[in-house]
Amino acid sequence: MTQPIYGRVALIGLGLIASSMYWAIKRGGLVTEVTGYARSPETRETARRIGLCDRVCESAQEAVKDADLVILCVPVGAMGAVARDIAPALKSGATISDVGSVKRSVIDAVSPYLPEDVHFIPAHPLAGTEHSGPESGFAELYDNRWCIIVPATEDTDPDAISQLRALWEGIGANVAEMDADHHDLVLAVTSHAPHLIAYTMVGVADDLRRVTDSEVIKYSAAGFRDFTRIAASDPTMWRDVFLNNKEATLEILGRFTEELFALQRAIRTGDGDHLFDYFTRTRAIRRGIIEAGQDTDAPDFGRGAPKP
Ligand SMILES: NC(=O)c1ccc[n+]([C@@H]2O[C@H](COP(=O)([O-])OP(=O)(O)OC[C@H]3O[C@@H](n4cnc5c(N)ncnc54)[C@H](O)[C@@H]3O)[C@@H](O)[C@H]2O)c1
Ligand SMILES: O=C(O)C(=O)C[C@]1(C(=O)O)C=C[C@@H](O)C=C1
Repeated sequence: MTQPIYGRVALIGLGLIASSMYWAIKRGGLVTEVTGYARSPETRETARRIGLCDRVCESAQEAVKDADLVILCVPVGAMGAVARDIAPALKSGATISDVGSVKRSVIDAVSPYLPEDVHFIPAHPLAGTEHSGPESGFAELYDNRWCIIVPATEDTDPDAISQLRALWEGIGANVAEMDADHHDLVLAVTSHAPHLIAYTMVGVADDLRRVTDSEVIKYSAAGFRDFTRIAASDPTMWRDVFLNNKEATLEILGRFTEELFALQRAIRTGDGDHLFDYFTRTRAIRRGIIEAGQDTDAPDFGRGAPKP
């Protein structure tokens, strides 16, 4: 058996992301012992029942005691309060990380509470589903997905970064490093604004439900169904994402609105060339993603019928 990457790892918050990490850590035999803590007694009870974590603790401080790595897996808006709670119990030399969808505000909220003798190395796995809670996780969630590591300071210990990188690679992810502000802008484009658009589209359909006698639901086409999946994501998590990535999200939504007005105008004035050129450009982006092998879920369209 290969050497474990960490001795003890503590997961604080036992939802989709933490539980998927735990199952992947067990699959790879990456850690000697994983402790866990969740705020609600029901979640701790469920975790014990399904064997999530080697030991489920009654307090966050008990879970992080002697841990070599602590990962905060709570909504972005709760990170600071959790850091304040666990700070006095952290082991000297430990690494503190998180999985939050926003990075700058987490760094600002957590850093002030951490003692000087720990390494703070935030991270963000770019994988998820619309489900949440301790029973929603599965070991394969991170396979072949990106995990972005965002060291809190430029002088973060390179050995501590390599160790965290090795854990995420063992979990199945491809790892990249990024600066926090750049991360937040990129994610505003690729994840945060698209979620807000999906929430809005499903809200509009719901407003129209009475007018269309529920037909939007009955005849929902694939595009709208994808929107409803995304719009079913956890309200607490997404409220916190938008409140904590305000500037970047507003910047992207501003650009989105400008483009939407241009397309609206093209429809009104019958400017088919504008629409055609625009859709040609966006189609090329989708094809580029598939050619780069970055959409593992994409069906093998356009390559002829399956061979008998
Ligand atoms: N779901 C996704 O698609 C996804 C993907 C990548 C990263 N993330 C990030 O991962 C983190 C966890 O998301 P998740 O999907 O696992 O959520 P989840 O709702 O499944 O689990 C969150 C856990 O945090 C606990 N919690 C909530 N508020 C708390 C508080 N104030 N103090 C202590 N514990 C609290 C909950 O009880 C639960 O155990 C979030 O920061 C989210 O932004 C989510
Ligand atoms: O597949 C989904 O359900 C997701 O929305 C996952 C998703 C995303 O791709 O936008 C959502 C939030 C994250 O922080 C990372 C991943």
